[in-house]
Amino acid sequence: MKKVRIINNPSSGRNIVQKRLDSIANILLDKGYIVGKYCTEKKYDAMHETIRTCEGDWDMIIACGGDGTVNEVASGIAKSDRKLPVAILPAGTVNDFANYLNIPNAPESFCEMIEKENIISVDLGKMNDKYFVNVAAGGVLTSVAHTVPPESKSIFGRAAYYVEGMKEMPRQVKNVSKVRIESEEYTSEEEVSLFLITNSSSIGGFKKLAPYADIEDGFLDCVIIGKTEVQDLITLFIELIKGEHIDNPKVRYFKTKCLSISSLEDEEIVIDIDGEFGGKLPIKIEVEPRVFKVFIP
Ligand SMILES: Nc1ncnc2c1ncn2[C@@H]1O[C@H](COP(=O)(O)OP(=O)(O)OP(=O)(O)O)[C@@H](O)[C@H]1O
Repeated sequence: MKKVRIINNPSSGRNIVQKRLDSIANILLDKGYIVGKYCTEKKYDAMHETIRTCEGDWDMIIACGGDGTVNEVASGIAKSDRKLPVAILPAGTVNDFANYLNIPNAPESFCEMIEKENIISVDLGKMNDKYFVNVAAGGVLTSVAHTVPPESKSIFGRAAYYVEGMKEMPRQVKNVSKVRIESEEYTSEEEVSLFLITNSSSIGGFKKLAPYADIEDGFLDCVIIGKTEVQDLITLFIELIKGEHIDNPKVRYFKTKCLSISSLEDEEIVIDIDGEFGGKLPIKIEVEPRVFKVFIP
C-alpha cells in the first residue's frame, strides 16, 4: 500500500481547490492508498514538512498550492537525500509550473495520473542558497508578483497582477539597472530593464517567455532585456506575448549552467524567485540537474 503525504497551503487559490483536494484524498483512499494531510500555516512550513516527509516512510507527496508552495516543496526535496516524487495540484493564482506540465485539475484525472506513475526528473535553479522551480528575475515589474496583496489575489485572481502591473508601469518603466552579467556563454556590463533566468518557458502567465526552455535539459534559459524606451515597450510587450521577442535587438537570449549578476551602481536590485521575494543582487545562479521528480499526465 502506497503512502501519500498531502502538503496543502490552505491560503492559496480559491475554496474550490480545497473541495477538489478532499475528493482526491477520498478517491485515493478508495483505491487503497494511505493518505495523510498536512496544512501549512506560514512561510517555510511546506519546505520543512517536505524534509520530514522524505525522512519518513512516505512514498510520494501531493503539493497543493501556488508557485510559492511548489517552490517550497521542491526546495525541501533538493535538501533531502531521499527524493520523493511530487504530484502538483495547482491552487494558486497563476500556477506557471503546473500549467507548463499540463497537470489535470479534475480529481479523477489527477488520481489517474498518480496511478500511472509517469514520473520525470526535472532541473531546479539555485540562486545563492535558494532554489527555484520556474524563474529568478529582476528589473521592471518583476516585483509585481510579490507585491500584490493576498486579498486582491483571492478576489480578482490573475487580474490582480495585471492591475498591479498597470499601476506600476509608468513608475517603473524608467528604471534601468546597470549590471555585470558573467557566464561562459555571455558576459557584459550593461543597462538592463529586465532579466529573467528561467527553467520552464511559462512565466507570469506568458507561455513563451523563454521559447526554447526545457526543464530536463540541464540548462537555464536567460532572457536579458536591455534599456528600452517607453515608445518601444508596447511593441516589445506584444512580441513577448507571442514569443517573438528573442529577435528584438534589445533582447539577449542564451542558455547556461551557471551565471552571476551584480549591480554596478550603489543601487539595491531586488530579485523575485517563483513569485516571492528572493533577496538582492549580487547573485550566483546554478542549475541542479534533474533533482525534482514530478508526476505528469
Ligand atoms: N496557512 C497559511 N496562511 C497564509 N499564508 C500562508 C499559509 N501557508 C503558507 N502561506 C504563505 O503562502 C506562500 C505561498 O503561496 P502560493 O504561491 O503557494 O499561493 P498563491 O500566492 O495563492 O499563488 P500564486 O503564487 O500562484 O499567486 C508561502 O510562501 C507562505 O508565505
